[in-house]
Amino acid sequence: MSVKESPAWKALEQHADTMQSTHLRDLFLQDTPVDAPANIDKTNSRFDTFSVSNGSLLLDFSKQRITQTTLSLLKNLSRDCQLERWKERLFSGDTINTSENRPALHTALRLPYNSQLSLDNHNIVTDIQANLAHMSSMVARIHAGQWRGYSGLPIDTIVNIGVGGSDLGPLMACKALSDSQPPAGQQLKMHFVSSMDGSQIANLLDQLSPTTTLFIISSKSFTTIDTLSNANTARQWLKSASGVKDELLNRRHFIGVSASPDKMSQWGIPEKSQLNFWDWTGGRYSLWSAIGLPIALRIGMSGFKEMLSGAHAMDEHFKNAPFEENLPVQLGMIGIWNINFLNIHAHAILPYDGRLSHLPAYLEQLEMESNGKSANRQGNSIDYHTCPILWGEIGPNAQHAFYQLLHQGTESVMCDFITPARRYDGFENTELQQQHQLSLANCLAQSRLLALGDSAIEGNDKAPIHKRYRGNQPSTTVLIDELTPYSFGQLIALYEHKVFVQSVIWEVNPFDQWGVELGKKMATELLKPLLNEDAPATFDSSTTGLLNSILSLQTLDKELK
Ligand SMILES: O=P(O)(O)OC[C@H]1O[C@](O)(CO)[C@@H](O)[C@@H]1O
Repeated sequence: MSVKESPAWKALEQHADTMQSTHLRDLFLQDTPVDAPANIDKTNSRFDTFSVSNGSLLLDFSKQRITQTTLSLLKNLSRDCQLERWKERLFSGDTINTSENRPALHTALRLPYNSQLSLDNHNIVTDIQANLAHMSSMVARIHAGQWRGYSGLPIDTIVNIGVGGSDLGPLMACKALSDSQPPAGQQLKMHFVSSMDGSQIANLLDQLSPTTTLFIISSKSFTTIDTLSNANTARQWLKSASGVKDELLNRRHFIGVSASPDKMSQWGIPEKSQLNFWDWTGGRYSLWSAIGLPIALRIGMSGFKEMLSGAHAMDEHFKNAPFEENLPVQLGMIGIWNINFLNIHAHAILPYDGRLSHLPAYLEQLEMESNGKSANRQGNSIDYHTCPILWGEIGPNAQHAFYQLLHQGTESVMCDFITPARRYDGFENTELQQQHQLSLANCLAQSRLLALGDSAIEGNDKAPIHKRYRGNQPSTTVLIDELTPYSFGQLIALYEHKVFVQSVIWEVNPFDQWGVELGKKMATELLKPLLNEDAPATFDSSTTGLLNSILSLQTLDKELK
C-alpha cells in the first residue's frame, strides 16, 4: 500500500485544504501579545509552542505554516510509516541499503570508543578505533614536522583530491571550523581540488612547492575518474619537478583514503600511507571516517573527536527523544508537510555566517543524492513528490542576488536560516563584533519579512504593487549557540537524520545513488571519438553535431599552430 493511502496522509491532505489559504500573518495574530498583562500565560506564543532545542541547537519552526493539528497529524504519519522501527534498523546495522545489500552505519563512526556494535558477529567499534588511531598518528607526524618530502623538508601544505562526498564534507568542515586552529607551529596550508577539467589543480600547482606538498587522494571507490586524473596530474608535476622515482614520491607525497585498499595499492600508495574505511559508509556520509583527515589536520585530532561527539549526541537525541522534542524528526516531518501537502518544491539554505559558505553545496549532495528518487523500496514508481530542489548561498550575499525572487517572485520557497548566536569571543565592542550583530539583524529581518510580508511594516499594504511583499514563505531558523567542532557535529548529524526521516516517509532508499552511474558510462563512450579512438558510429544528432564542432575547432587549433 502506498503511503498516500494511509489514513494519516489523507487526514493531512484534508488539513492542507484549510492551511493552503492560511497566511503566516494570521497564525502570528493568534499569538498572545508579548505585552500581555503579567497574569496571562504567555507560553502559548508561536515561538514557545513551535521551537525545540537540544544541546547547542535551537530550531524555531514558528515561521512554518503549521498548527498543533499539523504536528499531531504528522506524528500519526510518522507512526503509520513505522519511523521508530526504521530508526532501530538504521542504528543496529540492519541491511537497509537493500540495492547495495549493506547497512548504512555512519552513526557507528561516532560511537564512544568503548561501545559495542556487532556486524557479522564482529565488534566494528574496534576497527573504527584502530582506524582513528592510525589517522591520529599520521596527523601527529605531520603536525610535528616529521612527515618529510623527497628532499627531506617537512610537509607544510596539504592538497585534498576528491569529489562529491570525498571533497564536500572536509571542505565544508575546514572552512566552518577555521577558528579552531591547532596550536601555532602545527598549522598547515590546506587546499581542495575536485574539478575534473584540471582547472583547479593547474592553477594551484603553479603556487605550490613540490618539496613540501602532500596530496591526500580521497575516494571511497578509488575508481572515480575525476579524482584519479587529478591525482595523476599531481604525480606528474612532482615527477617533473623532482626527477625522483615514483616509489619515493608515492611514499613521501601521497596518502590514500579509500574503502578499496587494493586499488590504492595498485595506484602505488604504500600500505603504511593508506587509511581505510568501510563500504557501509556512504560517500556523502563519510566526513566522520578517514575521509575527515583534512579536518583533523586543520583543527587537530582533539577537535575532530569533539566533532564526532557532537554528532553522537545528536544520534542519541534522534534515537531517544519523543516526536515533540526531536529536532531531526520535526525538521524532516515539517519538510514533508511543505513538500507533499503545501506543494513547495524549492528549498533555500541560507547560512548567516561566512564560515558556513560550503554548507549549501554539502546539503545539496546530502539531500538530493539521498532522496532525489522516484522508485520506492518495493521497486515501484511513486506518485508523490520527494526531494525538492535545494540551493543556497551565504544569506547576506544571497540578499543581493536571489532574495528578490523569495520576496516577490511567483514560487513558494521554504528556507533554512542558519546562524550562530555568539561569535568573535574576545572581540567585544569591536567593529568585527558589530558585523556579527549586523548579520544577525539581517537574518531576523529577512525571515520576518518572508513570513509576514507587508504586515511586518506599517503602511506597506498601501504601497504600489511593485513595492508590496506577499509574505507567507515558510522558514526554519536554526540557531547555534556558537560554532564549535561539537555544535558543528550536531548540526550535520541533524541534517543527516532529517534526510533519513524523509526517506522513511517517502519509502525510498537514501543510501544508494544509481542515478549517477549511467552518465559515467556514457562519458566513457564519448571519450573515444575525442581521443581519436574507434567509436560507435551513431549518437543522437545533437551529440554528433556538437562532437563534430568540437573536433573541427580542435583541428583548426592544431593547424594554426
Ligand atoms: O569517493 P568516490 O568513490 O570517489 O566517489 C565520489 C562521489 O561520487 C559519487 O559516487 C557520485 O558519482 C558520490 O556518491 C560520491 O560521493
